[in-house]
Amino acid sequence: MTLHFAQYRDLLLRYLRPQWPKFVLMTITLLGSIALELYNPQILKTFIDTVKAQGNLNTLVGSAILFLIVALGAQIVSSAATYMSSDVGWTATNSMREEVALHCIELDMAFHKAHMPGELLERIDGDVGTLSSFFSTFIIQIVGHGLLMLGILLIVAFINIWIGLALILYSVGAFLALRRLQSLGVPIFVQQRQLAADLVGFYEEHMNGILDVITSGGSAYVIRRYIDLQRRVNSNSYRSGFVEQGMRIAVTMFLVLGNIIVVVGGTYLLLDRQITLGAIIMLSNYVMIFTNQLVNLSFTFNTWQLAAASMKRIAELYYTPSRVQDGPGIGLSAGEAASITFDHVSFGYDEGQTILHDVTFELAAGEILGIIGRSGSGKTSLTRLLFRFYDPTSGTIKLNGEDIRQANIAELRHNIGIVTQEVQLFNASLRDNLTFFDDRIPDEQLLTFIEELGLGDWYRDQPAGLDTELTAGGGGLSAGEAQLLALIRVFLKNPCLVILDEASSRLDMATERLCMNATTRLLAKRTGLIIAHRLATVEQVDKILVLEAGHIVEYGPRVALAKDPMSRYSKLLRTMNSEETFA
Ligand SMILES: Nc1ncnc2c1ncn2[C@@H]1O[C@H](COP(=O)(O)OP(=O)(O)OP(=O)(O)O)[C@@H](O)[C@H]1O
Repeated sequence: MTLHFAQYRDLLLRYLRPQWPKFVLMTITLLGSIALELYNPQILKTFIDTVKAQGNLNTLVGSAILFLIVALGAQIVSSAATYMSSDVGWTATNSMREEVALHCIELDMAFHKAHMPGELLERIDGDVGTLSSFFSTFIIQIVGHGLLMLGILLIVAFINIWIGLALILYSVGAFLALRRLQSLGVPIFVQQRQLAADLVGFYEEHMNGILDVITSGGSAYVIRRYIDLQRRVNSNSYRSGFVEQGMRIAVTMFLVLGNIIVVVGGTYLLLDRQITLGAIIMLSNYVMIFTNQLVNLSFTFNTWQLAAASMKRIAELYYTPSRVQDGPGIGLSAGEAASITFDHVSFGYDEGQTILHDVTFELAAGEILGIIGRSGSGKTSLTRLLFRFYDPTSGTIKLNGEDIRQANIAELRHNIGIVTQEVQLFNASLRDNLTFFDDRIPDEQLLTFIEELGLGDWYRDQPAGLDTELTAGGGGLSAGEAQLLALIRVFLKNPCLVILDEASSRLDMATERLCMNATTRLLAKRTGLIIAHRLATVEQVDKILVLEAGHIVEYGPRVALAKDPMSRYSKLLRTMNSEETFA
């Protein structure tokens, strides 16, 4: 993605602008510390010239004390400026982190399919972290040290224009050389961050599927890929190391050159009686501070490079538009059943691919549709479109007669409840697992829903009630119990539409009965879509839809289809046991 300078600027200003009062305070402190640093060598000059002229002892002691006070003051004020700069940097980047993370979550599923969570984590946490350490030093390094160097140049030029001019030439040369080295480094550092993100993505992907990798005998292949990736990371680190080293050598050379300018120029002027010995010491002091600033800049070179690379990648992420755009809203009311219309809907995950072909059906508010089809026929894809994880390639989906492209995505998703085969559990209490950590939901409400769903007895078996600790991945809970939990979650949401992706494996009898009861209550007065893996699941539904390779091959009222001996549904009823799972 090609971004313009204005986009980077706008992105930075968006987060830095609210910090302006702190920024003003920091600028004042920074200017104060620069003034003190510039003033100190002047005191040194007075001191040395007074010694040389065998001047007054009181003047000497006064100068020495003033020197100490100014040096100490400069350190204190400079520390305060550094603290404020860090504060500005961290506050700004924390808001950035929050917004970029939210933006990522709201991006469409096609984006998430192309980017592993580990990679996004590296961008949101790693890149924003790099940027915040950059901000913390940026103002101090660039503005502070830059102004200090400028002040020194002006003072030196005022003392002697030729030494001043030589110092200007020297700093221009140094600046150009630094720029050149920087431009050599940027692509290497961009690649370094990308490789780091790839590595995190790789870990994440393979750790998630570790059991499959081991059982399928893929360990050697994974290790080979890992070594290859690590080899690329290492070779890139060598290259960035070379650039950094080159930078340090260049800076040391500039340091020597700066001193040569002062020593040669100063000695000539001293012999010509144009300046005093104190002035030479002062000049040498200024050049030392000047070159120290250059060294400081070189030490933060790496941070600069990484920050430039991070900024580029954050901006790319930030400006990535979601393919699914928010609409003004379609006025869905919580808990009020909504009608569903699929009007000639076609869809594919990738360009040129069609998973759903011209799907058309209607479901009145409060009706329940059972979707039957072999694995891979497109049942899940169909429900994903309702959530607007993707938009159809062609055709329209309507809720209550309104195109869901006009829906506000948060409103839409809040009004659709789903229970999938895989229930996501967190390392947290039963309460937090039910409320998704929303502590505004009172316990009484949870308990009422649990009773209403007929799960009171199950709940009373939980050792610490709502405080019972669950573990991520469902450790300690049976598949059926996890399903129950998901049903309570949906009940809490009070949606207009409920999607149930039935578990393909059988639950134990008792839990299954609990699930069935809870499901019946959940679907009462709501519109429902049930993805069925067994005929038993659709025995009570109003309509049946049979999908085959993304095509609707049958659709109609269940009772009518069951009566029609030619229908696929009735053939299935004749040929399959109601508990048998579809292939
Ligand atoms: N995220 C995805 N990206 C690309 N292709 C996908 C994606 N998800 C599913 N598919 C493909 O779309 C087709 C339909 O898959 P879908 O999951 O909708 O079928 P399904 O009927 O729900 O299957 P199952 O009963 O096994 O869950 C399959 O060919 C599948 O490989």
